[in-house]
Amino acid sequence: MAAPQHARAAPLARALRSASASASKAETCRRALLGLSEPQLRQLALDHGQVRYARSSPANPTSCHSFHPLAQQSYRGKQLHDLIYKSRAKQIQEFNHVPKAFREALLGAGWSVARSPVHHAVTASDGTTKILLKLEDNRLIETVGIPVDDDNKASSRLTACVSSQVGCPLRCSFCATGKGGFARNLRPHEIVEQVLAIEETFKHRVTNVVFMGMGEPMLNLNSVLEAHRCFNKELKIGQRMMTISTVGVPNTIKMLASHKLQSTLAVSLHAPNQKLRETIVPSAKSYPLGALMDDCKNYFLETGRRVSFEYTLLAGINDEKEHAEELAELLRMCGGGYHVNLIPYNPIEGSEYKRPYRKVVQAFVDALEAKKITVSVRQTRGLDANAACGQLRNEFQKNPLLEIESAPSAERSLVPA
Ligand SMILES: C[S@@+](CC[C@H](N)C(=O)[O-])C[C@H]1O[C@@H](n2cnc3c(N)ncnc32)[C@H](O)[C@@H]1O
Ligand code: SF4
Repeated sequence: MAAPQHARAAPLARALRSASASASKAETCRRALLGLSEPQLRQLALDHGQVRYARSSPANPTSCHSFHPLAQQSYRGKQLHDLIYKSRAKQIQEFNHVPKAFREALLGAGWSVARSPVHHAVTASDGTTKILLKLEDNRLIETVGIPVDDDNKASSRLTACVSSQVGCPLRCSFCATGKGGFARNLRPHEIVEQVLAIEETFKHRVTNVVFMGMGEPMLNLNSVLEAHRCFNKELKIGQRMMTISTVGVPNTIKMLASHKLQSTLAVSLHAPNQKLRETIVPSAKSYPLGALMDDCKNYFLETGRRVSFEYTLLAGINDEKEHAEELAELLRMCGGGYHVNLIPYNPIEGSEYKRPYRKVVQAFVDALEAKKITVSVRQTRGLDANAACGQLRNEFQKNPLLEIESAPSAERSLVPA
């Protein structure tokens, strides 16, 4: 039996109370539409009194005006949601499809779309653009737009490399993000708005998303999955056009596999054996290589999606022919559902690691191919624009771990639905 109207409206009322509570928590709190879920946007519409519904009854033939929650909620909330995500409206003044009075009511109450501003952007000669976004607590995150121009303009790609955390707690020895420390997880809308910022910068829709920016996506899996859903459902980016990259966090690959996404899982290996891996990836101590490879094999079996193994080549450390051969042996455990992506190291300041010579990279490729492993070498894009992940952020925010006094208390953990 269908639930009575008032029962169905109750969760929405709770959502409104919690949205209003977080909105009114502090004077410094921005009333941000970006990050409110569709039910919360519906409640917001009601809250602003635009939804009066004329109703007459036999008992009271003279028509009276009363709230009729369900008649308007889904319509108005969905409209706001579509304006923010599908139409990419940056400000309430652009909400052309809603009544002027409602726009004014929202503006009057202090609401705004509230995308994070671009703090700094650098563009490399190949068009790759790295953007620093300033979050509401003044922390900076990196996001990168990577254009690939095909001759046929209609099919040109724009890849967004998005961050999932402010910094990263896993501290891989070669990574600038790890060296900068960890501050917090990103909320779903903070991941989504990175793509919106790239689209705004390039004046072009993003076609591909890789979760390969700052942070470890598997340590913030709920937000990553919410953002993934929003990319797919609202921004219309195909699941197959998205890649989630991880260095490996116990139990999370299984969890991801259970969602049966049609996206690529990229696993950052960097070494063909446990001993060497632990020197490069300290967190590998708690996730033995055998267990990681088992989880990758199961991911392939459950989703049918090939796993991409990322291998950052560090000169004299993991780039010898013997390493390639050992890697080929290790990959056999994955049962064929894999691909290797070699990333020649992008040097960062203060690191002892070096980028291998081109001929060393080619010898590594040859050794893998001789063992029938499918391999590609990632073209280094934007080398002149602080290419390594986390480098630009570290330049602008010397101490990202500092608690910043002006941090507002807005709890925009409310997810785009
Ligand atoms: C920044 S991480 C983010 C995703 C996840 N934490 C991971 O490690 O897979 C994405 C990829 O960038 C690579 N990477 C990070 N710093 C690099 C550098 N300086 N040179 C080359 N590759 C780098 C990592 O090895 C990883 O494969
Ligand atoms: S490579 Fe990935 S997991 Fe390692 S420190 Fe960098 S962001 Fe974190």
